[in-house]
Order: sequence, then structure tokens, then C-alpha cells
Amino acid sequence: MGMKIIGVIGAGQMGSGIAQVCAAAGYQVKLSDLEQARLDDALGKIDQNLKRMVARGKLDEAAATKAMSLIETGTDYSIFGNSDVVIEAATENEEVKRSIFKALVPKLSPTAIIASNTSSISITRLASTTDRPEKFIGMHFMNPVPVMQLVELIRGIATGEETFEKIRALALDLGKTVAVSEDFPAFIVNRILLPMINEAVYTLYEGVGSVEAIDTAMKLGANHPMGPLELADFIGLDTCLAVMHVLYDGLADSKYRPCPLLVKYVEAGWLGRKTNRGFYDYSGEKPVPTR
Ligand SMILES: CC(=O)CC(=O)SCCNC(=O)CCNC(=O)[C@H](O)C(C)(C)COP(=O)(O)OP(=O)(O)OC[C@H]1O[C@@H](n2cnc3c(N)ncnc32)[C@H](O)[C@@H]1OP(=O)(O)O
Ligand SMILES: NC(=O)C1=CN([C@@H]2O[C@H](COP(=O)(O)OP(=O)(O)OC[C@H]3O[C@@H](n4cnc5c(N)ncnc54)[C@H](OP(=O)(O)O)[C@@H]3O)[C@@H](O)[C@H]2O)C=CC1
Repeated sequence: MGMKIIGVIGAGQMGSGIAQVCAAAGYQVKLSDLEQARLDDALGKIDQNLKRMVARGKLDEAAATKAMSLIETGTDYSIFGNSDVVIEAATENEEVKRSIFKALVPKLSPTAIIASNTSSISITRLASTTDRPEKFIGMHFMNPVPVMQLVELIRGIATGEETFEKIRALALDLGKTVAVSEDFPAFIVNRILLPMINEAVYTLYEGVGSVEAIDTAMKLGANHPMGPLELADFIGLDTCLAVMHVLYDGLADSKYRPCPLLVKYVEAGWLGRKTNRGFYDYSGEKPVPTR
């Protein structure tokens, strides 16, 4: 039986993007977060994105209206009772994810798959906190979800082949391309990308270049679509730091040491675009470098 109903936990930038692409592909979507206000924000953002796609001729109006009508929100996990798969996209924190799975599992149908969009945390370890490690998998979308082509798939040690095939088919049906990673800290993309971003923060910290110089250098010198500091702000500095901690702890190599300046920004609550301040200040019309 094919999948029909997809649950999404966490309505931040990733959860809302995942909900959008699933609904646009015709799946029924159940989206949850801690606060209804956050869910209303997410619905607003999804609606805006779909309307932009209509304006650019990428989607017809009826399809956008249909997609919006397929998304149901709620703050209680009972909305996931008939979901075929639940994709967890809450904050990058192992304790948060563990407590979500603990509360979620009793509400699920026994056949439901749990997929985590974690950027870095061991799928094997997360799976072991549930009653269904063979039905647990890493399904790692990239940001912005509607635009980025890749989904990384990560099998935990116990992930069943049927689970893997179902989730691979889902990713393909969403129009994505799959790359398979083994279950090691931060998988493939973030094992490579986040140390680069962390190094860019060290480059700033040591005074090698200004925010603007570093981002201009990498955009024009290496043809990256965004500079590394702009990208860090886009990902969220809390998420960047969390991934560096997982790399540092999981691989026990000092080369993954989080830059103290990154730590300080997160401690200040300067998390990037989502808080209007990170390496850039986003409160005005155009982002302004802060160093
Ligand atoms: C941390 C992790 O675990 C893993 C990660 O995700 S790491 C982050 C991975 N992502 C990246 O590296 C992104 C790097 N940046 C880029 O590729 C580009 O800057 C970008 C695609 C985000 C924007 O591209 P751009 O050419 O500068 O901007 P723009 O022309 O405005 O956008 C291109 C298209 O994307 C759409 N778009 C841009 N941002 C969007 C968003 N947040 N949501 C939905 N659509 C978006 C635009 O509407 C536009 O669509 P059209 O072609 O229909 O006009
Ligand atoms: N940012 C990125 O570029 C990428 C991130 N990811 C991963 O996706 C996940 C989400 O990241 P992202 O969307 O950026 O983060 P955001 O901070 O934008 O969103 C996280 C959301 O989860 C909510 N949340 C926190 N705790 C719970 C809970 N117990 N139950 C339900 N919801 C909860 C948060 O609510 P509140 O704000 O109220 O705490 C927030 O709305 C993380 O695992 C991250 O590593 C994966 C790929 C790319």
C-alpha cells in the first residue's frame, strides 16, 4: 500500500518546507508544533510560497488551493493516529527529539514509519528510544526544502529494507534525488559543510577578514550561491553549533572544535535570520554585516 498521510513534527523552517512539498505532491499532511501560533505562522508562510509559485507560473491556482486544504495542524500528537509516516523536524537537540518520540509512539499505528530530519544525530541512537527501530530512518531534507534537490537517507543499524524502500519511494515521489549515507555523525552533507562554516567563523574570529570579505570571497572565489556566514545565518546558528557539537563529541577529533565566536553568538540569542540577527542584522531592508 502506498503512503497517503504524512505527519510532520516541528513547524519551523524545515517542518513547514516539508509540509509544503508533501501537500503539493498530493499527500494529506498533519503538522504539529508546541504552539498553535507557530503553526499559524507556518501556514501563512506555506500559503505565501505557494502563491509565489502560482505567480511565477510553476503551479496552477487550483493546485495551490488544493495543497493548502491538505494540511491540518494541531498541537496534540493524536492527529498522527492514522499517519503512514511521521517526519520529525523539531529542534536539533537529542533530548527534545527523545521526548517527542516517547510521547508520539503510543499514538501511532503499529505500521507507521518514523523518519527524522536530524542534521547530525545518530539514527541508531534515536531509533533505539522508540518501539520500532526497524521502522525508523533518517530522512534529511535540505534548506530551503521546496528548492533543494537532495534528500539524504540514513539507515540506522536496525532499519528494515522495507522501511528504506518506502521512504526512498516517497522522496522520489516528492521530486527529490536521494543520496545514501551511513550512520556517522552529521552524515555526508553536514560532515563536509559545517566544518567549512565553522572555519569561516574562525576566519572572522581571528580577524583574517570581515563578514563581507569572507562571504564575498567564497561567493565570487568559489562560486558558492551564498557566502558561508550568510549560509550559517540561513541555517540557524543554534543548528550549526549543535551539529559541530555532535561532530566534536562523536568523532573525538579537535578539528571539529566549535569556534568560540559561534558559541558566543548562540549564547547571545543571535541565531541568524530566525531571530533577525546573526552575522548580519536583518531588521532593515537589506542585511547589514555586524562585523
Ligand atoms: C543544515 C543542514 O542540515 C543541511 C542544509 O540544508 S545545509 C543548507 C543547504 N542549502 C544551501 O546551501 C542553499 C544555498 N543557497 C542557494 O542555493 C540559493 O541562495 C537559494 C536557492 C536559497 C536562493 O537562490 P537565489 O538564486 O539567490 O534566489 P532566488 O532567485 O530568490 O531564488 C531562486 C528560487 O528559489 C525560490 N526560493 C528561494 N528561497 C526560498 C525559500 N526559502 N522557500 C521557498 N522558495 C524559495 C525562489 O522563489 C526562486 O524561485 P523561482 O525560480 O521560481 O523564481
Ligand atoms: N536549518 C536547516 O538548514 C536544516 C535543519 N535541519 C534539521 O531540521 C530540524 C529542524 O530545524 P529547523 O526547522 O531549522 O529549526 P527551527 O528552529 O526553525 O524549528 C524547530 C521547530 O521545532 C519546534 N519544537 C521544539 N521542540 C518541540 C517539541 N517538543 N515538539 C514539537 N515541536 C518542537 C520549535 O518550536 P519552538 O521555537 O517553540 O521551540 C520550532 O518551531 C533540526 O533537526 C535541524 O537540524 C535539517 C536540514 C537543514
